[in-house]
Amino acid sequence: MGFAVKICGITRPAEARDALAAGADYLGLVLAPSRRQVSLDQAQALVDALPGLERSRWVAVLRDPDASLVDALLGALPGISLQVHGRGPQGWVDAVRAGGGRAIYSGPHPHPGAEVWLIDGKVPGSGQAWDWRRPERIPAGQSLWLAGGLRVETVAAAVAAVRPDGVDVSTGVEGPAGKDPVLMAAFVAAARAAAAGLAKAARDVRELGI
Ligand SMILES: O=C(O)c1ccccc1NCC(=O)[C@H](O)[C@H](O)COP(=O)(O)O
Repeated sequence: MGFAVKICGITRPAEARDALAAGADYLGLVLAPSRRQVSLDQAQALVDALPGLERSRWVAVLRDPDASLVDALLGALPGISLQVHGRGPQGWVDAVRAGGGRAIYSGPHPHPGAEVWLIDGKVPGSGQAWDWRRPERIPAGQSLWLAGGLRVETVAAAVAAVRPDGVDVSTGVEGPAGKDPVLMAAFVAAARAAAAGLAKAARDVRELGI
């Protein structure tokens, strides 16, 4: 896949449909404690409301989950992707990948075997920007996604600074009534334009042999 955009904190089917119409690749369901928290039953109802959507494009967001939660989720929603903050139970990466989902890990260091390393601010989902920087070492085969206080106005600069393979946003695309369709569309367009600009610049440099 090319540059990935995840919109996190989906709580209603209309938000999910608007996020997809805006061009998002992944939709996050926060099962961790949060003002956007959904229960496993609510997550299942949201997934069921969009039957045509490939299951791995849904991302269940967990913090320090135990094995019983991971088992329950993968049992109820086989093929879903998991995003783990903190510590996951032993074998969670293999369990997700065996079902066809993506294993996304968020922490200060990458997680062995995960497909995506998500670098985020200190308080996930808070909308607080941080000093966006590219890590010195990214494990071979892992994609780097960036999150933390991204907004329509700042995502291009953040992408230029970090050169990630994807971005993840929640607060920056919310209005008073939840996820805002106009903000989501503008965010996805700005993120993709920034990523395409970087890719073109890299191609130009290669062609010029610099
Ligand atoms: O979104 C939450 O409320 C949340 C709570 C607990 C753990 C993770 C959470 N979100 C993870 C995400 O993927 C968010 O999109 C990411 O932290 C960016 O959030 P924001 O800074 O609000 O754009």
